[in-house]
Parts: sequence; C-alpha cells; structure tokens
Amino acid sequence: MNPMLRESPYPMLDVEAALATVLAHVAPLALEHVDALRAEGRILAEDLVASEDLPDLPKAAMDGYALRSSDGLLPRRVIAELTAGESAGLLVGPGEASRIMTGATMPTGADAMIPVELTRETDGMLVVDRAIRPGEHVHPVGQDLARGQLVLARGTRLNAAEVGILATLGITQVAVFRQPRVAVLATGDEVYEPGAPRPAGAVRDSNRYALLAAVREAGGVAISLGIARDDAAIQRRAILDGIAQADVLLTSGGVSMGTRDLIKPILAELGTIHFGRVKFKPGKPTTFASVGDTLVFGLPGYPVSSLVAFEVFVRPALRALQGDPQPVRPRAIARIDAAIRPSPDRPEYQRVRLAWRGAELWATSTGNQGSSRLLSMHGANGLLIVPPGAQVYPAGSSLEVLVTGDLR
Ligand SMILES: Nc1nc2c(c(=O)[nH]1)N[C@H]1C(S)=C(S)[C@@H](COP(=O)(O)OP(=O)(O)OC[C@H]3O[C@@H](n4cnc5c(N)ncnc54)[C@H](O)[C@@H]3O)O[C@H]1N2
Ligand code: MOO
Repeated sequence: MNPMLRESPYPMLDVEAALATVLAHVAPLALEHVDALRAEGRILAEDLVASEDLPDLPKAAMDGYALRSSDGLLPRRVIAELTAGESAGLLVGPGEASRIMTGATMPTGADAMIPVELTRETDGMLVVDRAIRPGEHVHPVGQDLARGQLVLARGTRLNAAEVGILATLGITQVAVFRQPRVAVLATGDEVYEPGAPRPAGAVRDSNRYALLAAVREAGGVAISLGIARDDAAIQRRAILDGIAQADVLLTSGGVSMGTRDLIKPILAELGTIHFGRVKFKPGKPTTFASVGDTLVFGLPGYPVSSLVAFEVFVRPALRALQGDPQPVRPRAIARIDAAIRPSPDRPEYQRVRLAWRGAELWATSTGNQGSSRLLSMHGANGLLIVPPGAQVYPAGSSLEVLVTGDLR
C-alpha cells in the first residue's frame, strides 16, 4: 500500500482569487454564423445596424380616416378605403379624406388621421368631432428604428425580443460566439450507470447527468465521457479523450486526499494546475487546470459540491467563452428567516429559496446542507454566502447571496 498524504500540496485560494484565475483564462470563442430566427440564447458577435427605416413609410396608428389637418373642422368627402397591406398611390386633396385601417400606409396629401370613434360618416361625407393636429395618430418614417442606428451591439444576448428585431430587419443569418464543447467524465469504482444493476454500497452516477444538464443550461454543448474506474491509466486515457474533443473538460470525483484520488496528479502530468483547493464549502478540493487549449475543472465527487463548484466557477467560464459580457451570477442581499451557524473556517455557500416579501428578499434554507444531500439543491434559486466564524447569525440577519435562479 502507498502511504497516504497528510497534507495537500495545493494552497487554498479564496473564492474571489480562484474565480479571477478562471476568468483570466477564458475569452470568447470564435464566431459562427447561425440561423438568426432560431438564435435565442446565443450571444451576438457583431454590431447590427439598421439598414432601413421602420416604418419605411408613414403608417396609420389607428382605424379611422386619413385627412389634411389644415381642413380643420370642415366636413370632408370620403374618397377611398385603405387597408393595411394595400399599396399607396392615393392622393387626398383639400376637403377630402380616406378611410384607413391601423397599419395602412398613409396616402399622399394626408398629414394626420382621426380615430373612427371621433367621427360620423353620412352619405360619403365625414364630420369630425374635433380638429386634428398635423401628424396626429401617424407613425412617422423611422419612428421604431432609424436607418443607420446601432440596433443590437456585439455581446447582446439574443432573447425573444431580439429574434423579433432580427426578423423585422430581414436578417436571417447572424454571427454569434461559438458554444463551448464541454465533456463530462465521472470517476470512481463505486460509481455505476443509473439504469444498470449495482452491488450494495455502490452509488448511481448522478454527477455526470446533473453536470451535463447544467452545461446545457449554461449554453454549452454537452459531451458524456462515461465513467472511468479508479485506475490511473484508464483515467489518463479518458482525460486525453476529453481534451481531444472539448473546449472544457469536467471531471467528477477523485480530487481529495484518498489513495484513489488520481485526478490532480494526472492533470499535473499532462498540463498545468492553476489551483487545487478553494476556501469554500462545499467544494474545497475544486481544481482548475489547462491541458493544451482545454480548460479542465476537477470537481469534487460529492453531488452538492460538484454542482456548487459548477455554479461558482464553471458556469462563469462557460458564459465568458460564449461572449457573455456578464458571465457571473448577480448578487443581492437577503435576510435569513432562521438562524444559521456558520462553518468555522470556510465561507459556506448555503442553498436557499429566495422570495420577495414586500421590497425585501428573504432566504429560506433548503434544509440539511450536507455535501451528499442533493435534495439541498432542489428548488434552490440562491447560494447564500455565509462568512465563516464562531457566532450564529440570528434570524433576520442580512447576508450576501448569489442569485442562481428565477426570483418569486
Ligand atoms: N482527509 C480528507 N478527506 C476529504 C477531504 C479532505 O480535505 N481531507 N475533503 C473532503 C471534501 S471537502 C470533499 S468535497 C470530498 C471530495 O472528494 P473527491 O472529489 O475525492 O470525491 P470522491 O471521494 O471520489 O467522492 C466523494 C463522494 O461522492 C460520491 N460520488 C463520487 N462520484 C459520484 C457520482 N458521479 N455521482 C454520485 N456520487 C458520486 C462518492 O461515492 C463519495 O461518497 O472529499 C472529502 N474528503
Ligand atoms: O468541500 Mo466538501 O465539498 O465540503 O464537502
């Protein structure tokens, strides 16, 4: 039997220093052109300038009559009816008006329109209840978008509204940053495929599937590398396989002090370890390395530790690789609705449900915060940052929180 190490050779970095190290190693990936009309979730890699005015011709904003404002209160002869989609070409002269529907192009000569509710029409003659100002109820050329205007800047996340804007401008192909390819490898002799038979004491591989889902949620392309047994040659081969096909490799397990914790030595042999321990809980043995051009995160085996480390370090890296200018989750201040005993020596990222009570955000614990209790992640939309110490934080205390999900 090999001797067991008594002390980790890796210094323990603060979360801030570790995150800064990660972010210093990521830059947006190359751009690619994709179908603009299905580009939601992607980050724009080019500035988009409006090539035309919107609307390109003045349009009626309501259903009613197009007329000349200078005719004042005089009755007008109704000469036509214009519906949206009809081509223009009509001239409205003095003493004339045309019926017009919302969205129809204004006829030449008419400089305003009156909503139908403010009119009467008898025997082809229009009587108005009040005079109309020039331009009233007309959408002028360029009101919604002006030609030459910067519409969407590089770095914009494309959501539903942005897809609509691209469609409006007739843009069908758009340059976005490439999504990172992220390979996920589980390790451990005790780890089995969820659908397979397993001996007593073995665990089902929840980490790989949870991490693959987290990668997709963060906008990455997830690649499963299966489970590697606790054998240095097998894990080395699996890691080389991962770095050959991925921008980022995530491993699960095998990063702490056990004799079968092989990931760190393999990464040290193949590349450079930037950090091997972080002062936070859960997730202390989180490891970050480069092997060639691939970034490798050695995540801890405990299911909660691996997902919390993903949230705090991997997700920001994946967002930054996609060109997201704000790769890190937002922070807020929340009040705790029950007392919390802090960890004596490490900031603890406790899983909480955040909810508004009036103007204040309140945090409710998801229960037992053990690193193996995946249920503590279920329903959590915040990671409450509990500074270390000996004193209990009483109910009502205000603490910083990373907002990781939708607020209710
Ligand atoms: N002497 C010390 N022991 C430990 C230390 C330490 O500093 N000194 N750190 C502890 C901390 S903190 C953590 S976190 C864990 C992380 O250890 P590993 O990354 O080496 O993880 P494993 O030992 O491989 O597994 C831990 C635990 O998680 C289960 N596991 C592993 N893989 C999976 C998976 N894919 N799906 C579900 N569950 C998995 C595994 O069976 C173990 O129960 O180390 C502490 N030890
Ligand atoms: O850091 Mo470990 O993840 O406390 O359990």
